[in-house]
Amino acid sequence: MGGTFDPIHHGHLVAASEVQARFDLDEVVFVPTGQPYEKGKVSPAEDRYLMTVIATASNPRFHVSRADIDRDGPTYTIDTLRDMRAIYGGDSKLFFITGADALSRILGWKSAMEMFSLAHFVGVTRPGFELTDEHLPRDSVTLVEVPAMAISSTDCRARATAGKPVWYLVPDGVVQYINKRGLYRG
Ligand SMILES: Nc1ncnc2c1ncn2[C@@H]1O[C@H](COP(=O)(O)OP(=O)(O)OP(=O)(O)O)[C@@H](O)[C@H]1O
Ligand SMILES: O=C(O)c1ccc[n+]([C@@H]2O[C@H](COP(=O)([O-])O)[C@@H](O)[C@H]2O)c1
Repeated sequence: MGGTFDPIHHGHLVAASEVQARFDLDEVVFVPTGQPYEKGKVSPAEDRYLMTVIATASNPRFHVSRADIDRDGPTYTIDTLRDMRAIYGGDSKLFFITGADALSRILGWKSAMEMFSLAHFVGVTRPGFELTDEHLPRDSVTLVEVPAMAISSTDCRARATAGKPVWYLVPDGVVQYINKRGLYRG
């Protein structure tokens, strides 16, 4: 599952858990973006990486990859998938989890058609967005309904900046990390 995770929240974690169970996946690898070229200014990659590690540490099937943050230049999923293929080998089956919002824009991503040959995409429901695969190649995507979590990183950041609580929107350790590092204080 790729994401900017600025910060990682329970919407990400619930989606990953549901997809892991649905496909009986050996692992879910969270891949924080290095330079998400479509987003504006984001928190330092090491902070986003560490929050992702903290949030996933208790789940033995969850892992975090530095592949995107250690690669120079803008982050493209085609590179993420090539790296994952190199690490996990040609026999492994790769899935790439995306929320409904990301899936709707996916044909605009770099080398989109090649991405579909490297992984099977899993589109998950997200409150406020329509989930559809009508625009995508047949059999390239499976749509999965996940428990509705009306949480976004944007809202978590805005709440933190305004001094409102983010408890229970993000894991406890992530709240503590945000406070310790003074993230999103504006
Ligand atoms: N609440 C959610 N439910 C399901 N999927 C989600 C949810 N939030 C994010 N995702 C998906 O997780 C992936 C990573 O998302 P990202 O890190 O950009 O979080 P975000 O909440 O969308 O961030 P931002 O508000 O900063 O844009 C994307 O595929 C996104 O669609
Ligand atoms: O490959 C691309 O062109 C591309 C464009 C936008 C987003 N992505 C990927 O989509 C995932 C979610 O991105 P984001 O920006 O919504 O956190 C993350 O893994 C990004 O690298 C990929």
